[in-house]
Amino acid sequence: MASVTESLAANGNGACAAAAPLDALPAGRDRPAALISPSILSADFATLADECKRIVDLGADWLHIDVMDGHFVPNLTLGAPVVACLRKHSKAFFDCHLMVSDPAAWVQDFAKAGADMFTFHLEAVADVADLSASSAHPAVADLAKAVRAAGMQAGVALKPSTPAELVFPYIEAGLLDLVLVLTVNPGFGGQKFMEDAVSKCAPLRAKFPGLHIEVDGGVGPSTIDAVAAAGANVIVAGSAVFGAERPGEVIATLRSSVERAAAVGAVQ
Ligand SMILES: O=C(CO)[C@H](O)[C@H](O)COP(=O)(O)O
Repeated sequence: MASVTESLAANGNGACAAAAPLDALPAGRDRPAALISPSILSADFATLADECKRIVDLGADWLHIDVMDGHFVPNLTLGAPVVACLRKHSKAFFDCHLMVSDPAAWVQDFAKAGADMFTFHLEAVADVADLSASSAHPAVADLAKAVRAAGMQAGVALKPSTPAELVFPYIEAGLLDLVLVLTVNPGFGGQKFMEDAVSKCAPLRAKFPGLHIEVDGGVGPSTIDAVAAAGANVIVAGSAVFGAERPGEVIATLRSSVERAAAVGAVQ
Protein backbone atom coordinates (compact mmCIF):
# COMPACT_ATOMS: atom_id res chain seq x y z
CA MET A 1 0.00 0.00 0.00
CA ALA A 2 1.46 3.36 -0.95
CA SER A 3 1.59 5.98 1.79
CA VAL A 4 0.05 9.39 1.20
CA THR A 5 3.49 10.90 0.70
CA GLU A 6 4.50 8.15 -1.73
CA SER A 7 1.30 8.78 -3.68
CA LEU A 8 1.94 12.51 -3.67
CA ALA A 9 5.50 11.99 -4.84
CA ALA A 10 4.31 9.63 -7.58
CA ASN A 11 1.91 12.19 -8.99
CA GLY A 12 4.30 15.06 -8.69
CA ASN A 13 2.70 16.83 -5.76
CA GLY A 14 5.19 16.43 -2.93
CA ALA A 15 3.77 16.99 0.53
CA CYS A 16 6.37 19.71 1.15
CA ALA A 17 5.34 21.78 -1.88
CA ALA A 18 4.17 25.30 -1.04
CA ALA A 19 0.45 25.37 -0.30
CA ALA A 20 -1.71 26.94 -2.99
CA PRO A 21 -3.86 29.90 -1.91
CA LEU A 22 -7.09 28.49 -0.54
CA ASP A 23 -9.24 29.97 -3.28
CA ALA A 24 -6.95 28.97 -6.11
CA LEU A 25 -6.87 25.19 -6.00
CA PRO A 26 -7.58 23.70 -9.42
CA ALA A 27 -10.82 21.75 -9.56
CA GLY A 28 -10.53 18.34 -7.97
CA ARG A 29 -6.72 18.41 -7.86
CA ASP A 30 -5.71 15.04 -6.45
CA ARG A 31 -8.44 15.11 -3.82
CA PRO A 32 -9.24 11.49 -2.96
CA ALA A 33 -12.70 10.18 -3.76
CA ALA A 34 -15.63 10.78 -1.44
CA LEU A 35 -15.98 7.95 1.06
CA ILE A 36 -18.99 7.62 3.35
CA SER A 37 -18.20 5.83 6.61
CA PRO A 38 -21.35 5.43 8.74
CA SER A 39 -20.60 5.14 12.46
CA ILE A 40 -21.98 1.89 13.82
CA LEU A 41 -22.19 3.60 17.22
CA SER A 42 -25.75 4.46 16.20
CA ALA A 43 -26.59 0.95 14.96
CA ASP A 44 -28.63 -1.61 16.88
CA PHE A 45 -25.82 -3.47 18.69
CA ALA A 46 -28.09 -6.49 19.17
CA THR A 47 -28.05 -7.10 15.42
CA LEU A 48 -24.72 -5.55 14.52
CA ALA A 49 -23.68 -7.87 11.71
CA ASP A 50 -27.05 -7.40 9.98
CA GLU A 51 -26.86 -3.63 10.49
CA CYS A 52 -23.40 -3.54 8.91
CA LYS A 53 -24.57 -5.55 5.91
CA ARG A 54 -27.67 -3.38 5.47
CA ILE A 55 -25.71 -0.13 5.50
CA VAL A 56 -23.04 -1.39 3.10
CA ASP A 57 -25.76 -2.67 0.75
CA LEU A 58 -27.28 0.83 0.88
CA GLY A 59 -24.06 2.43 -0.38
CA ALA A 60 -21.63 2.92 2.52
CA ASP A 61 -17.98 2.75 1.45
CA TRP A 62 -16.45 2.10 4.88
CA LEU A 63 -17.77 1.22 8.33
CA HIS A 64 -16.66 3.54 11.12
CA ILE A 65 -16.10 1.62 14.35
CA ASP A 66 -15.90 3.75 17.50
CA VAL A 67 -13.81 2.15 20.22
CA MET A 68 -14.09 3.80 23.66
CA ASP A 69 -12.38 2.69 26.87
CA GLY A 70 -14.30 4.65 29.51
CA HIS A 71 -11.08 6.52 30.33
CA PHE A 72 -10.01 8.63 27.37
CA VAL A 73 -13.71 9.36 26.93
CA PRO A 74 -16.55 8.87 29.44
CA ASN A 75 -18.21 6.02 27.57
CA LEU A 76 -17.68 2.34 26.75
CA THR A 77 -18.40 0.68 23.44
CA LEU A 78 -16.62 -2.34 22.01
CA GLY A 79 -13.17 -3.75 21.41
CA ALA A 80 -11.17 -6.05 19.16
CA PRO A 81 -13.24 -9.20 19.95
CA VAL A 82 -16.34 -7.57 18.48
CA VAL A 83 -14.36 -6.40 15.44
CA ALA A 84 -13.14 -9.99 14.96
CA CYS A 85 -16.73 -11.27 15.10
CA LEU A 86 -17.91 -8.67 12.58
CA ARG A 87 -15.03 -9.54 10.27
CA LYS A 88 -16.52 -13.04 9.88
CA HIS A 89 -19.66 -11.44 8.44
CA SER A 90 -18.29 -8.52 6.44
CA LYS A 91 -15.60 -7.75 3.88
CA ALA A 92 -16.14 -4.00 4.37
CA PHE A 93 -13.27 -1.62 5.14
CA PHE A 94 -13.21 -1.32 8.94
CA ASP A 95 -12.37 2.27 9.82
CA CYS A 96 -11.54 2.01 13.52
CA HIS A 97 -11.41 5.14 15.68
CA LEU A 98 -9.63 4.40 18.95
CA MET A 99 -10.84 6.73 21.69
CA VAL A 100 -8.59 5.05 24.25
CA SER A 101 -5.85 6.22 26.60
CA ASP A 102 -3.22 3.70 25.47
CA PRO A 103 -3.74 3.02 21.76
CA ALA A 104 -0.33 1.33 21.38
CA ALA A 105 -1.57 -1.48 23.64
CA TRP A 106 -4.26 -2.42 21.12
CA VAL A 107 -2.45 -2.38 17.77
CA GLN A 108 -1.81 -6.12 17.54
CA ASP A 109 -5.30 -7.07 18.72
CA PHE A 110 -6.99 -4.83 16.15
CA ALA A 111 -4.70 -6.03 13.36
CA LYS A 112 -5.53 -9.65 14.19
CA ALA A 113 -9.22 -8.81 14.43
CA GLY A 114 -9.23 -7.52 10.85
CA ALA A 115 -9.19 -3.74 11.27
CA ASP A 116 -8.18 -1.84 8.13
CA MET A 117 -7.68 1.69 9.47
CA PHE A 118 -6.37 2.27 13.01
CA THR A 119 -6.91 5.90 13.97
CA PHE A 120 -5.56 6.99 17.33
CA HIS A 121 -5.83 10.30 19.13
CA LEU A 122 -2.82 12.58 19.11
CA GLU A 123 -3.86 13.73 22.61
CA ALA A 124 -3.70 10.14 23.92
CA VAL A 125 -0.09 9.62 22.91
CA ALA A 126 1.55 12.89 23.98
CA ASP A 127 0.74 16.03 25.91
CA VAL A 128 -0.49 18.59 23.41
CA ALA A 129 1.87 21.11 25.08
CA ASP A 130 4.81 18.89 24.05
CA LEU A 131 3.78 18.72 20.38
CA SER A 132 5.04 21.03 17.67
CA ALA A 133 4.12 21.86 14.10
CA SER A 134 7.72 21.61 12.99
CA SER A 135 9.02 18.37 14.47
CA ALA A 136 7.62 14.90 15.07
CA HIS A 137 7.15 13.57 18.61
CA PRO A 138 8.83 10.13 18.74
CA ALA A 139 5.90 8.42 20.52
CA VAL A 140 3.44 9.51 17.82
CA ALA A 141 5.79 8.62 14.97
CA ASP A 142 6.59 5.21 16.50
CA LEU A 143 2.92 4.38 16.96
CA ALA A 144 2.06 5.31 13.37
CA LYS A 145 4.92 3.07 12.20
CA ALA A 146 3.74 0.21 14.46
CA VAL A 147 0.22 0.46 12.99
CA ARG A 148 1.59 0.19 9.46
CA ALA A 149 3.96 -2.63 10.45
CA ALA A 150 0.95 -4.54 11.77
CA GLY A 151 -0.63 -4.30 8.31
CA MET A 152 -3.18 -1.55 8.92
CA GLN A 153 -3.44 1.99 7.62
CA ALA A 154 -2.58 4.69 10.14
CA GLY A 155 -4.78 7.62 11.08
CA VAL A 156 -4.52 10.37 13.67
CA ALA A 157 -7.58 11.97 15.25
CA LEU A 158 -7.77 15.51 16.61
CA LYS A 159 -10.17 16.71 19.29
CA PRO A 160 -11.92 19.99 18.42
CA SER A 161 -9.45 21.99 20.54
CA THR A 162 -6.26 20.50 19.02
CA PRO A 163 -4.69 22.58 16.22
CA ALA A 164 -4.36 20.90 12.80
CA GLU A 165 -0.75 22.04 12.41
CA LEU A 166 0.36 19.61 15.12
CA VAL A 167 -0.21 16.70 12.77
CA PHE A 168 1.77 18.18 9.86
CA PRO A 169 5.15 16.60 10.79
CA TYR A 170 3.74 13.06 10.61
CA ILE A 171 2.06 13.64 7.25
CA GLU A 172 5.22 15.23 5.86
CA ALA A 173 7.18 12.18 7.07
CA GLY A 174 4.79 9.93 5.13
CA LEU A 175 3.54 8.18 8.27
CA LEU A 176 -0.20 8.80 7.97
CA ASP A 177 -2.98 7.72 5.64
CA LEU A 178 -5.74 9.77 7.26
CA VAL A 179 -6.42 12.66 9.61
CA LEU A 180 -9.70 12.60 11.51
CA VAL A 181 -11.08 16.00 12.49
CA LEU A 182 -13.60 15.68 15.34
CA THR A 183 -16.45 18.17 15.14
CA VAL A 184 -17.80 17.12 18.55
CA ASN A 185 -15.99 16.30 21.76
CA PRO A 186 -15.48 12.55 21.42
CA GLY A 187 -17.53 10.12 23.50
CA PHE A 188 -21.13 10.11 22.29
CA GLY A 189 -23.16 10.06 19.11
CA GLY A 190 -25.93 12.53 18.41
CA GLN A 191 -24.11 15.69 19.53
CA LYS A 192 -24.31 19.11 17.92
CA PHE A 193 -21.88 19.81 15.06
CA MET A 194 -19.12 22.31 16.02
CA GLU A 195 -18.71 24.46 12.93
CA ASP A 196 -15.50 26.14 14.20
CA ALA A 197 -13.70 22.79 14.34
CA VAL A 198 -14.31 21.99 10.68
CA SER A 199 -12.21 24.97 9.59
CA LYS A 200 -9.16 22.85 10.48
CA CYS A 201 -9.70 20.87 7.30
CA ALA A 202 -8.85 23.78 5.00
CA PRO A 203 -5.14 24.11 5.84
CA LEU A 204 -4.81 20.33 5.74
CA ARG A 205 -6.41 20.09 2.30
CA ALA A 206 -4.40 23.04 0.96
CA LYS A 207 -1.08 21.56 2.10
CA PHE A 208 -1.83 17.87 1.50
CA PRO A 209 -4.11 17.56 -1.55
CA GLY A 210 -4.03 13.75 -1.59
CA LEU A 211 -4.64 13.15 2.11
CA HIS A 212 -7.73 11.40 3.44
CA ILE A 213 -9.38 14.04 5.63
CA GLU A 214 -12.21 12.58 7.67
CA VAL A 215 -14.79 14.58 9.62
CA ASP A 216 -16.80 13.02 12.43
CA GLY A 217 -19.45 14.39 14.75
CA GLY A 218 -22.85 15.88 14.08
CA VAL A 219 -22.53 15.39 10.33
CA GLY A 220 -25.71 14.97 8.31
CA PRO A 221 -27.64 16.55 5.44
CA SER A 222 -27.86 19.92 7.22
CA THR A 223 -24.11 20.20 7.97
CA ILE A 224 -22.44 18.30 5.14
CA ASP A 225 -22.01 21.31 2.83
CA ALA A 226 -19.76 23.07 5.39
CA VAL A 227 -17.75 19.85 5.84
CA ALA A 228 -17.38 19.30 2.11
CA ALA A 229 -16.47 22.93 1.41
CA ALA A 230 -13.72 22.73 4.03
CA GLY A 231 -12.06 19.94 2.03
CA ALA A 232 -13.04 16.71 3.79
CA ASN A 233 -13.44 13.58 1.66
CA VAL A 234 -14.21 10.89 4.28
CA ILE A 235 -17.52 11.49 6.00
CA VAL A 236 -18.56 9.83 9.25
CA ALA A 237 -22.22 10.02 10.18
CA GLY A 238 -23.88 7.96 12.86
CA SER A 239 -27.29 9.15 13.92
CA ALA A 240 -27.95 10.88 10.60
CA VAL A 241 -27.55 7.57 8.72
CA PHE A 242 -28.74 4.89 11.15
CA GLY A 243 -31.56 7.09 12.44
CA ALA A 244 -32.88 7.91 8.98
CA GLU A 245 -36.00 6.44 7.47
CA ARG A 246 -34.07 6.04 4.20
CA PRO A 247 -30.36 5.69 5.10
CA GLY A 248 -29.41 5.11 1.45
CA GLU A 249 -30.72 8.56 0.52
CA VAL A 250 -28.70 10.18 3.32
CA ILE A 251 -25.54 8.38 2.16
CA ALA A 252 -26.19 9.60 -1.40
CA THR A 253 -26.76 13.19 -0.19
CA LEU A 254 -23.49 13.17 1.79
CA ARG A 255 -21.59 11.78 -1.19
CA SER A 256 -22.96 14.24 -3.71
CA SER A 257 -22.10 17.21 -1.49
CA VAL A 258 -18.46 16.05 -1.21
CA GLU A 259 -18.28 15.38 -4.96
CA ARG A 260 -19.69 18.84 -5.77
CA ALA A 261 -17.15 20.53 -3.50
CA ALA A 262 -14.28 18.49 -4.97
CA ALA A 263 -15.34 19.47 -8.49
CA VAL A 264 -15.13 23.14 -7.55
CA GLY A 265 -11.82 22.46 -5.83
CA ALA A 266 -11.77 25.42 -3.47
CA VAL A 267 -11.62 25.01 0.28
CA GLN A 268 -13.02 27.49 2.76
O1 LIG B 1 -16.78 9.49 17.35
C1 LIG B 1 -17.93 9.61 17.63
C2 LIG B 1 -18.31 10.09 18.96
O2 LIG B 1 -17.17 10.19 19.72
C3 LIG B 1 -19.00 9.26 16.63
O3 LIG B 1 -18.42 8.62 15.51
C4 LIG B 1 -19.72 10.44 16.12
O4 LIG B 1 -20.11 11.31 17.09
C5 LIG B 1 -20.83 10.00 15.18
O5 LIG B 1 -22.06 10.19 15.69
P1 LIG B 1 -23.06 11.30 15.12
O6 LIG B 1 -22.94 11.29 13.65
O7 LIG B 1 -24.36 10.83 15.65
O8 LIG B 1 -22.58 12.61 15.70
